[in-house]
Amino acid sequence: MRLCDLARRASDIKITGFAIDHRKVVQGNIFGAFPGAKVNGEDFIEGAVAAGAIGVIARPSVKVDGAEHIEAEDPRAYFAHVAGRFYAPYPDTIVAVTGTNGKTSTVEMTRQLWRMMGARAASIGTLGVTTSEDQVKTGLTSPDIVTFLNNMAGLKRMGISHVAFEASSHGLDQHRTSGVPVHAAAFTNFSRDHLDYHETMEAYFEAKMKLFDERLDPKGTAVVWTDDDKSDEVIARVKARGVKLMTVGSRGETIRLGERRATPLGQALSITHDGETQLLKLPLIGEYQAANVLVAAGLALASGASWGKLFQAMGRISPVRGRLERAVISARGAPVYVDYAHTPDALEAAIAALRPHVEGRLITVFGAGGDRDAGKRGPMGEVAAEYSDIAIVTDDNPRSEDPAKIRKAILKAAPEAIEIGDRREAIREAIRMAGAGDIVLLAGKGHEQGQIVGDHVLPFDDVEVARESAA
Ligand SMILES: CC(=O)N[C@H]1[C@@H](OP(=O)(O)OP(=O)(O)OC[C@H]2O[C@@H](n3ccc(=O)[nH]c3=O)[C@H](O)[C@@H]2O)O[C@H](CO)[C@@H](O)[C@@H]1O[C@H](C)C(=O)N[C@@H](C)C(=O)N[C@H](CCC(=O)O)C(=O)O
Ligand SMILES: Nc1ncnc2c1ncn2[C@@H]1O[C@H](COP(=O)(O)OP(=O)(O)OP(=O)(O)O)[C@@H](O)[C@H]1O
Ligand SMILES: N[C@H](CCC[C@H](N)C(=O)O)C(=O)O
Ligand SMILES: [Mg+2]
Repeated sequence: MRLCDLARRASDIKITGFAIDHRKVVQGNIFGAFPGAKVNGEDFIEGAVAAGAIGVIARPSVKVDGAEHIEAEDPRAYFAHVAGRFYAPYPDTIVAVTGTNGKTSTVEMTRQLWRMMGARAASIGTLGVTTSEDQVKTGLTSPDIVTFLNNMAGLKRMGISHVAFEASSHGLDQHRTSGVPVHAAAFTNFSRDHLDYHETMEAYFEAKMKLFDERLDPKGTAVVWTDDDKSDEVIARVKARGVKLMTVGSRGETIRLGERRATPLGQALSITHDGETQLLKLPLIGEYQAANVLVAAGLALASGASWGKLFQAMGRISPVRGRLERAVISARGAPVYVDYAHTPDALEAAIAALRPHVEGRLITVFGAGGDRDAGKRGPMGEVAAEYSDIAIVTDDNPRSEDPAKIRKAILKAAPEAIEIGDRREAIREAIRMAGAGDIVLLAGKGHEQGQIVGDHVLPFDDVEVARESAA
């Protein structure tokens, strides 16, 4: 790609790459200057040009000296569009998942289903970039646009044909996952989270809907879970745009979920596809995991899978790291589960998943993240107090905030809960309290490997701590 291809200028200087951080610019790059949440990228244009940027994608009002000013009203969108062309080609089949909860699980399950059906598949999301051979962590659910496009192009070069990626609301809003064709897009559910960023539930929902309204290929397919309060609204929008629709759930027309029965090691689902009803035995517990498997199956169908093979594959799905993962059974016989529930709705879903398996008491250990939506703290406390027998409030990534203040906000809504700030101590105490017939749920950190305190990440793994405490 030459500068003239991009900016309708005479210059045929070759573009060497794209950067959105001036510290990463090398000679011949195009720099994207975006006003951000912390700083204004437009302030770094001079630095980017000094480092060798030959073009700058920026708002028309901005001053650019020493490089082509490629004007754009929405510089993030335009940057993604042209960088998307530069880094192509990409894997042949790309699908995306959005929703408040269940994105990571669904992309990972989609990857597994494709792999079991013989495709070379990958997933991109909170767990990083996952293939059959490897997992590379990226730090964020949706890293920046340049990393995203590089990852997609790299997967293509590795021979990967199918990729499922997680479309977070931040990522959609900031075009961090734009620039690649999206052949199918799924909606899992919608509930409170991230209002620190989006401010209102309406704005949060609109950010998610960008996936269906703008990002999904006009010839693509939307896969919508039917059992959420927002499902009908999503379906109406998809129909209004005129893209192909597949619905999945108890009201699903593509995959209908009938009766669901918990079994000792998982669950049995009655599911109907194309007029035929079959019993699917899933090796995973919890209603929410069934929902995610079925949405993943919808994505697999939307990308051309045959039902027979897909049905076989669903029965062999493996657990997703940190999602209702059984870490250990304590010396006194209580199973300890680790789950990534960090919203009120997720906490309710995780507790509901375990409830049928509890004979005695359900002991929930949880906290809420610092520098994240403070309004979810009370509702998380309420849910934990109402549905658990014992709730222990502890720390979960306080970041720059005072952890005692976060706990206080939760405890205000859960006055009966026990407060133990130190997460290791809290886990030990929960396991010490639990006897045979009880279940311990450690919620909020899932797969995470650290506790973020201030600017430091202290090594911490709920599964590991559970194992050392259970001995
Ligand atoms: C609030 C938010 O979403 N911030 C993200 C966003 O940053 P931003 O664009 O606002 O960046 P900024 O720091 O204000 O800087 C503005 C611009 O100046 C540039 N810059 C900055 C400094 C400099 O010296 N030179 C320079 O050029 C930056 O590269 C940027 O383009 O875009 C960056 C990548 O493009 C992200 O790293 C960053 O994530 C921060 C670290 C973060 O904590 N994000 C969380 C809230 C997040 O995004 N989470 C979601 C959702 C999780 C989920 O529900 O699954 C996720 O997708 O991970
Ligand atoms: N379909 C679902 N319905 C309700 N809750 C769910 C669902 N799927 C997952 N959860 C809950 O949300 C937690 C996180 O799941 P997962 O990591 O798949 O979601 P996510 O949308 O990727 O989350 P994040 O916003 O952190 O990226 C799970 O551990 C579980 O407690
Ligand atoms: N993607 C979510 C993860 C939250 C995980 C929880 N452990 C926390 O730190 O709040 C976020 O960035 O809000
Ligand atoms: Mg995720």
